[in-house]
Amino acid sequence: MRSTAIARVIGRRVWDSRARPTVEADVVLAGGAQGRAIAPAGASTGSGEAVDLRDGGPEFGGLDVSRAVAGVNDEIAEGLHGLDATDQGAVDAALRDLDGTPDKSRLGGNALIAVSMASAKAAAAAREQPLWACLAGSSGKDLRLPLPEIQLFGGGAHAGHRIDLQDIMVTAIGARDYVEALDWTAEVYAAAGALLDARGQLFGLADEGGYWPAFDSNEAALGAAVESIERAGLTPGQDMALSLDIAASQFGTHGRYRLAADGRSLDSDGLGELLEDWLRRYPIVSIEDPFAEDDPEGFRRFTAAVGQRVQIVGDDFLVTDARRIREAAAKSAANAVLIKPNQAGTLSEAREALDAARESGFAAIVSARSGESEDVTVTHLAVGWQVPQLKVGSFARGERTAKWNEGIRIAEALGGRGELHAIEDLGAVPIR
Ligand SMILES: O=C(O)[C@@H](CO)OP(=O)(O)O
Ligand SMILES: [Mg+2]
Repeated sequence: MRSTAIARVIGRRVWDSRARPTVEADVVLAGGAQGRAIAPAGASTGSGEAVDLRDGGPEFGGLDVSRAVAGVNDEIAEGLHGLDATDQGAVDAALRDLDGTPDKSRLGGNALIAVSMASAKAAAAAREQPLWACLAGSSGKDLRLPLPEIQLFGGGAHAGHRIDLQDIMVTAIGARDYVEALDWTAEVYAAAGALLDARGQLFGLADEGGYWPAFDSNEAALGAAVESIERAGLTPGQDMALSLDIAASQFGTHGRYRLAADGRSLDSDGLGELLEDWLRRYPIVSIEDPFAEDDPEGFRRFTAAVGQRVQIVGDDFLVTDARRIREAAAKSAANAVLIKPNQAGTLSEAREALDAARESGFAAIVSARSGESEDVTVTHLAVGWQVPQLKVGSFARGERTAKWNEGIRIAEALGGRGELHAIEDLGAVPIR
């Protein structure tokens, strides 16, 4: 193998799927191999996430990333020069040290994650392997593909808060393989569009490409999702189930929750009762952030009540942080975690969070962000790290389909249609 020492790091400003500036990084090794990655960005962010560096000036609503890009080209390029890209731990430790803040706000989580991922890709390129194979090491041909979670309807911060729930997703729990899971999803997505059109409720597309419906209540969205599954000729709860991201931090704090679409306010217990009622009436297998990030007690009570039969996922609550995951596990507050690399700020820390989840018996889902690009690293992480579930927003925009389609190519390289993980590998929860 030619030299894997980092020779150059190049940062540039590119654009994300919300027409906002973001950071792209190239890492070039002395032997000639190169890797490139683009930082994603959230809209409903947890307060414990790595912080993106944004310029705050008059351009692009204060969201310009010129300073973050300059940091990549100067400090980071200089600091990483000569480090071995195949030692991801050392590269990420150097990035953390260069930044020097606990929340990565000085050089920016956006700069760090772009460089961290680009370095991993350069190391894979030097080995003449795709990233998923490089990350998986010797696991070779037995690798499985993740079960897709796909957004049908968008709400909350991604759709002008038309409804309070952020992601109403479907997941093909009965599919035989990854390719079939996508086939079914396409049918359900099309059926949902036809249904909303027929009802005159079609309003546009939300940030992640799910329909932005003119529903007059949160439950109307759940009902329409079930109907879409049926219209596609599939059996709700058997072939295709619902998965929700409540993103409750967006409409609640200090144990008070305001469901604007339903015109009601609830305390933490009341919200728990509402969700339990939905669990009885709709085929829901997974609920993300059912309570706000400042309501661990809500998570704990809900997990005690229904954690045996539904996946309870911490996103804003756990922010891809190993320490928070261990704390939540010790209190039995949630039983699953979303793994978003840019919440952690480096790939190594995202991996540590995944390891903490596995040690705690938590299930895990690799996830993209609402602001995305053509970068398909998350698909490689889900396969390379053998995480059984992947959440990438909808099925209807290029930055999303790029990631789903990459899974088809990986399945093909593995010699088939993408075998899904077994039920027991999904972790705490019997979701298939
Ligand atoms: O909350 C989430 O899980 C993500 C993806 O839907 O949204 P955002 O990237 O805005 O945090
Ligand atoms: Mg979320």
